[in-house]
Amino acid sequence: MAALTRLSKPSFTSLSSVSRISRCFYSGIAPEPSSHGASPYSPRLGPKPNLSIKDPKDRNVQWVFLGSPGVGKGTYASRLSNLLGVPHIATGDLVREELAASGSLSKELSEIVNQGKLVSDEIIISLLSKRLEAGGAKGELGFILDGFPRTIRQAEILEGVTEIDLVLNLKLREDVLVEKCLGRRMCSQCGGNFNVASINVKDSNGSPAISMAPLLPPPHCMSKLVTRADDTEEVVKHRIHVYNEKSRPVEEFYRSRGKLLEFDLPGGIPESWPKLLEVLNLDEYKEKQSAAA
Ligand SMILES: Nc1ncnc2c1ncn2[C@@H]1O[C@H](COP(=O)(O)OP(=O)(O)O)[C@@H](O)[C@H]1O
Repeated sequence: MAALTRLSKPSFTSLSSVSRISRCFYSGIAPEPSSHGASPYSPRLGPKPNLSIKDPKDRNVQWVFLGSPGVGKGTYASRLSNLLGVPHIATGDLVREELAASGSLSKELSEIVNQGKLVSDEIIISLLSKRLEAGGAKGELGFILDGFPRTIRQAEILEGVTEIDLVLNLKLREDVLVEKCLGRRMCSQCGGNFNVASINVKDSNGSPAISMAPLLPPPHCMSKLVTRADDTEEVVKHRIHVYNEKSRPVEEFYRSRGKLLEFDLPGGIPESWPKLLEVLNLDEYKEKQSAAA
């Protein structure tokens, strides 16, 4: 109940959606430790998190992915979500679903998103609350949040309603981020995400050289590829600027709480994924899971 009590602080009571998010977190997404005994899986971070994931029923990770546009949050959050059996919830996807639904919010949202600006905290919290409520109703436990929190206020609200175990901060040099965003493609039929950029940059100004092979779609998706409307060079650069201004402080928010794990991507998926599993102490877990499959 401690977290619910914290909700009565004046700074949180102004947001009516906070009570929705808290109901949702406490009605299934994040069971209160008191009702389940000690939390079965609640990693506390030292230099390297000591994860002890053994069995899907003992898992309830509540993780956050931070990182600039184009860094690969979606790719790695989705892979970890499959591996750990927890939902991957990307607020950017929730915004795009709302846009596609052409409801009352969609005109306002499309103007904001297509200019590379942030949607208001109230709208994002309302979309996230709805998503979490729907997941709670289906019995979902835990989550990997991607693209939330993106402002200090969002981080404070989240902290007021639930415990975050780990915040993974993905990092990549800025010139590569732009190239990667411009190379992003989605199959309009199957929804698969691909990247046609072939990245090969030399070391410069202290940034290491980096190579990333394209992630090409299968032949049947080739003619159905679409590009996100906000992935133009001008808008991508603006989104990176907005990230540096509004979201960079969120890194410090979690660093000061000892929850931030920094991860410099060493290359594309073949190089980065095994390394990521290693720093998360999940490499053995993956091997056991593949052996059991
Ligand atoms: N937590 C958030 N707060 C405010 N706006 C958000 C948030 N998450 C997503 N958005 C909006 O949705 C857009 C797309 O988000 P996302 O897919 O996460 O893009 P990116 O590639 O920039 O990380 C953002 O540019 C922003 O307008």
